[in-house]
Amino acid sequence: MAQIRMRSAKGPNASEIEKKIKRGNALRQSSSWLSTRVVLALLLASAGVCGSFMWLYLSSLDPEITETLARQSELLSPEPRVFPVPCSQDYEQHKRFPGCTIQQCARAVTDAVVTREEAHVLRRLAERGLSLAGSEGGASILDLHSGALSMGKQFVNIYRYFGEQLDEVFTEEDFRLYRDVRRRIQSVIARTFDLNAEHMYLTKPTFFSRINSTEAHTQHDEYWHPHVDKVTYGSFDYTSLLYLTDYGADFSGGRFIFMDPDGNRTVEPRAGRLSFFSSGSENLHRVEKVTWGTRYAITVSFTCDPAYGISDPALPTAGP
Ligand SMILES: O=C(O)CCC(=O)C(=O)O
Ligand SMILES: [Fe+2]
Repeated sequence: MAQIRMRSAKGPNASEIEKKIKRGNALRQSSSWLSTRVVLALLLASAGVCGSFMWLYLSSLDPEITETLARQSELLSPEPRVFPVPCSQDYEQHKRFPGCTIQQCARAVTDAVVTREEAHVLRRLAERGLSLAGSEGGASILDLHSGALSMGKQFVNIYRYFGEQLDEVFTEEDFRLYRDVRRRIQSVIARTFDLNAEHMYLTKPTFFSRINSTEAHTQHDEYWHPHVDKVTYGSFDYTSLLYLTDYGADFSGGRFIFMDPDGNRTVEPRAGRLSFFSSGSENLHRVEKVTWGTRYAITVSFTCDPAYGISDPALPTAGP
């Protein structure tokens, strides 16, 4: 009887205990589920963080990633923004010209030398000149000094080829503006690099360029190759680039890229913006391919060697 009571007393207890055990198991199961989910979530989150760091690291190795020295939207005025760079060793082999040879190599950008209105007038001049012919590929040039104009796959001399027609294309006023702009560029380069402007000479080639996204047909159209101006053009000691159109508004791509050993540094063209730099191999550069629109610029350069100096371009005077 006592045994029966005991058993019957044990009966409900046991089932309660069983229930408790089951509940406990269920709780444990669900909490282990929960902790598995938490662990999984943590794993995923840490994988995400690691992935982002990896991406950042890999992208820092990407040679196309650039630092922007001057954005199109900025107005660099009144003083040029100057970036000193160590001069390359090439200079040790070059003849030195007091008052002109560079002491501290650098690159600089300013929007205070040429107004946007003047840039617009020069752009119209370039458009008219280049509309006489133009290369078939992505890049065309017009050199007002020598008269060289891209035509198809070659160059013609506009002064000889178009003769009297030129009176309808260029005016004396255009040439005056070009000369005045050249003089201002020379003076800002001299001030920035602490040179004597009178010991600097305009040198050739000095040219307008028009670049669009048309495929290149000749080597002349392949403007995007990295180069050193002193090597490409020989006489250059100081290169200046005057931009006549706006990156992002008139064209895309077409940024100017300094290719430094530790990465690329970019200048975004802006109408009226002047970029200038020492022409040695410390300033290896290229132009990014233009993806849409048309980019206009002028390359105006200076030499320290009077033997390579040229006079300003001028409209040929009509013969007697
Ligand atoms: O148009 C530019 O931005 C650069 C042109 C250039 O590199 C050159 O004329 O040597
Ligand atoms: Fe160049």
